[in-house]
Amino acid sequence: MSKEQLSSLLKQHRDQIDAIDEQILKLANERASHARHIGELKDDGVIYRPEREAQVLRRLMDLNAGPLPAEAVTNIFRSIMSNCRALEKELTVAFLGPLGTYSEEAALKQFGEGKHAVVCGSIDEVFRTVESGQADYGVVPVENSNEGAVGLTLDLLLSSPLRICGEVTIPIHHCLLSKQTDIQQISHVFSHSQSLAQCHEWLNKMLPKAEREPVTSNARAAQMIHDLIAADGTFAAAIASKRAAELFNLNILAENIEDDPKNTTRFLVLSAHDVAPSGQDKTSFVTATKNQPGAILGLLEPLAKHNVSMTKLESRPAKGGMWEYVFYVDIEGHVQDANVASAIQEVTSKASYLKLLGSYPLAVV
Ligand SMILES: O=C(O)C(=O)C[C@]1(C(=O)O)C=C[C@@H](O)C=C1
Repeated sequence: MSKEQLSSLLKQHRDQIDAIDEQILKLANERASHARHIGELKDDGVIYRPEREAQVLRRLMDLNAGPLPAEAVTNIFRSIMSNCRALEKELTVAFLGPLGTYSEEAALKQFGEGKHAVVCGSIDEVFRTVESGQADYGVVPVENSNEGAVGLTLDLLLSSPLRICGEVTIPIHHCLLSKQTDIQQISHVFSHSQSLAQCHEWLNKMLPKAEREPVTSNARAAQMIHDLIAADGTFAAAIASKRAAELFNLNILAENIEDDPKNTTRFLVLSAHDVAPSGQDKTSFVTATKNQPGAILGLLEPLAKHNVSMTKLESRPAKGGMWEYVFYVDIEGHVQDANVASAIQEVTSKASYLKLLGSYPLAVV
């Protein structure tokens, strides 16, 4: 093909893109006006409807004929919805900081850019900020596929009046970040101890002589090496996210350095409200029974009887009693589904304690 033919074809495609962008812009604004009208109709003041957002995303993933992959479709429409929602009301969302943590990434995935962020210093603070009404929603980590449950979050769920109104899963992809450009020069690697453990084999192979320095969070490690290098030129690197590289202006020396490529963290979204059914939901509750052999099996027997699938069972020592346990249970379905309601009613009648933590839409890609 000649140069002229190439540039004429390029122009034709770009003209098409310009025309399509005009339509997208017009339609996005039309969509936004409908959202604004819906906002005026919400007399309870609860603007964020996670069940509706999950339905919108699932429907579009079903309709998608490509070439865009499902994840691109959900990214685009999450952003559109987040901006439409912000016209109804700007939500305030609390999460564990500093900026650049995977918690921030989870908050971004669930709420998009159209929100006001409250960056908290601890998981307790996230709960307190939402409980006191200083934030509308909170995002907290609850389990990692390699490290297991986040005990502190489970303990706080037990005593908090907040409800779980959503879940977000984030694939954890670690990067090696530095002000340096030559990986061979790195003498110290800073990160959260869990992240150092998750990249243990990669570090043994690629940086066997580098000192591993645990700090309070990955984002803190990125921030530290940014400041440290500025001060004394140490050959330091941090293990953190791509977002941390952007925030702290660091070079990405290596990507996807985690030993397990399926490493995933699950986060919960907390609020003061219950969520309506979306059609594909999960219900979480915490329960306790007398400390007798087989007691937990008997307690959960109504789930099978009512055809309710259990997706998770996690035990935690109860505070105060030696060797007494509470059980965190996730089941499929919404508490408004007849079989789920009957099963929970029967479990409650057998249990010494049961607290519903919330029904919420299953995580969307
Ligand atoms: O359907 C609604 O309730 C809306 O407000 C619209 C919309 C959207 O943009 O689609 C925005 C915010 C809600 O969380 C859910 C959906």
